[in-house]
Amino acid sequence: MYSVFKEYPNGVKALARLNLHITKGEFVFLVGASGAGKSSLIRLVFREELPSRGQVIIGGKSIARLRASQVAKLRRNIGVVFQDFRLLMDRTAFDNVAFALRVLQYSGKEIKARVPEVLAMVGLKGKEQCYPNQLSGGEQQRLAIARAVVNNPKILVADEPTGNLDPDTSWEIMHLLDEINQRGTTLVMATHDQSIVDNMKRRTLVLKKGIVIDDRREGGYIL
Ligand SMILES: Nc1ncnc2c1ncn2[C@@H]1O[C@H](COP(=O)(O)OP(=O)(O)OP(=O)(O)O)[C@@H](O)[C@H]1O
Repeated sequence: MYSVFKEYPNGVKALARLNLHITKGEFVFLVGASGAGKSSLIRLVFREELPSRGQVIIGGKSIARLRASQVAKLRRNIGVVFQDFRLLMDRTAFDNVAFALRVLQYSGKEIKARVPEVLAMVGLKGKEQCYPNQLSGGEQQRLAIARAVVNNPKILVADEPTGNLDPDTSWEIMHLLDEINQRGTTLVMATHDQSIVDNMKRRTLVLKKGIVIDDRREGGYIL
């Protein structure tokens, strides 16, 4: 990101002259007080929002002006996970993941093969026919992660993925995200969880009022 500003229509300035470079394969934490701009930054990465000024470059290309087909291609390469899971509550675990593949026009045969594989990878083997409300919070987040990575995205962005989970479950989710990163997916995660940041020892970007005030290669949560 080069000199990125984000101002919302109501006049709130969420990001100001933000410069940031994340290398392929990195695992990066975004930390900062509430309102510092973490979610805004994440929304720029998957192009839910566009910057007011400045450039967001992904895979060497500016994502400012894209045709609908190019936006679809970008989104195929970026998985997103949220604090509140955002699952389809009236569909089974299998169908939550299958839905994502149907949107990407995978064939029925490919879906039948790929969905059980990714559900097993996140530790949900045997839960294929469960509805989200039959799963624990940690399992629901595993399902949301399965849906986000089913297409092997190059980038996974996670906005407080452990925010609704207890400490033990949060760690299970972190091990899963770490494994996904080890397989080559670049991971960007916003979090308020100090113990996770301190223990994982990954690059940590500290945001304050919309700018990066610290970039700690060795990690560590100090605001
Ligand atoms: N859609 C929006 N419209 C207007 N203002 C917004 C919008 N989204 C965020 N903001 C404002 O932008 C600023 C940055 O918010 P953002 O959600 O990016 O921060 P954050 O660091 O993710 O906070 P939190 O830790 O509470 O999630 C805040 O002042 C917020 O109120």
